[in-house]
Amino acid sequence: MAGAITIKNLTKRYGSFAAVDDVSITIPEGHFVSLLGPSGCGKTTTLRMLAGFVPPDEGEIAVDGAVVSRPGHVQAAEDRQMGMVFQSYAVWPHMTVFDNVAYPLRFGEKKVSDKGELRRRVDGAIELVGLSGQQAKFPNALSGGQQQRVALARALIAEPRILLLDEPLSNLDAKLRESMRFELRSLQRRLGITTVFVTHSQEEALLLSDMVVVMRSGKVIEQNDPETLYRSPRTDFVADFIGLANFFDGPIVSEAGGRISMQTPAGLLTASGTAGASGAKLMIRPESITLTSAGETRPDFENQLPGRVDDVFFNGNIVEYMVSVEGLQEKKLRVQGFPPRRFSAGEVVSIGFSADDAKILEVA
Ligand SMILES: Nc1ncnc2c1ncn2[C@@H]1O[C@H](COP(=O)(O)OP(=O)(O)OP(=O)(O)O)[C@@H](O)[C@H]1O
Repeated sequence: MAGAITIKNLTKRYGSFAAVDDVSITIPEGHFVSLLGPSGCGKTTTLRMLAGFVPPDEGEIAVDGAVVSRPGHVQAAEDRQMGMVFQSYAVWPHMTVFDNVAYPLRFGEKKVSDKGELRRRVDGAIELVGLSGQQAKFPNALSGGQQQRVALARALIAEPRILLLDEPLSNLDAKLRESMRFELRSLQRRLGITTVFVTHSQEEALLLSDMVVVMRSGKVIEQNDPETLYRSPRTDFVADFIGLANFFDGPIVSEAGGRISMQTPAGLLTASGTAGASGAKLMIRPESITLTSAGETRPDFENQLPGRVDDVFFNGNIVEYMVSVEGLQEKKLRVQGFPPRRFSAGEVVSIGFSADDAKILEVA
């Protein structure tokens, strides 16, 4: 077993402010885990504690069962066998690609003195990240994406058991960022290296991860696999942060057999789930709503509301609608439709969705 991480009740305070507040995460060996959340939620501080740069005030971090961080005991970063890549391309401008990648083997804990072996391993790492033939170039002759690959090769060269990535794609342009994502994930899968990835891009977190940890104000709000987080979030915060969501408020009037009815300003709606103690919202995703012409009945939908299309936005494979609903004053529903069926602005419609797709969520 190599690279399994257990984070238990981890807390880091700056003065009286808890940047990381009682965080517990279990990461199995070989998994790709994203720490996701708005700016300032404590993602980077958690990663820095994992790396050994920041000592915790409470709790502990263990790797493969051995504690590497706890108050009063922090194993040095260089002894942790972790590779790191950061947002800024931390490659040395005065060194060639080869020398950048070779650095950890020349000066690190895992020094390699045999010249032939050094060359073989450096060339191997450079090939791994798709930079074969670029060994003699200096970083300023490379694109941003290529520089990030150099940083990645350097992080991997010492064969770490864990890879820590702090927004490594965020300085790349959109197109490159999109292709690098898939490369990063396929490389991680091939190597089977446990990876912790900090991002505020929900799209990246969903695409890449075995598990996503959603944080806010230093706390973990939810952690789960991407599909469960998207389809069945527990909280309104996660539903809103991951993907698009429409919410309804109101008192719950009945609960039986996994079905909950909520009296909303738009009428009585039925959803699935269980009502928590801390207040509830009804959530429906834009793609789970079907618009039909007014008067067209759809008995398969438990929920049907009259509405009017206010705005239509064509977005290639989907059409986005802003729909006002009788009884909901300010708020508009976001609905995603699929061509060729099109509604136009001003059209009176019926808004339908099933109770299975509508979820009752805790207010976090
Ligand atoms: N050395 C420090 N001294 C004081 N406060 C700090 C320090 N490091 C981080 N913080 C505070 O802790 C909180 C969490 O910071 P952190 O960098 O972990 O957030 P983040 O989720 O990574 O945010 P971002 O996405 O903006 O990088 C922030 O409010 C930050 O200002």
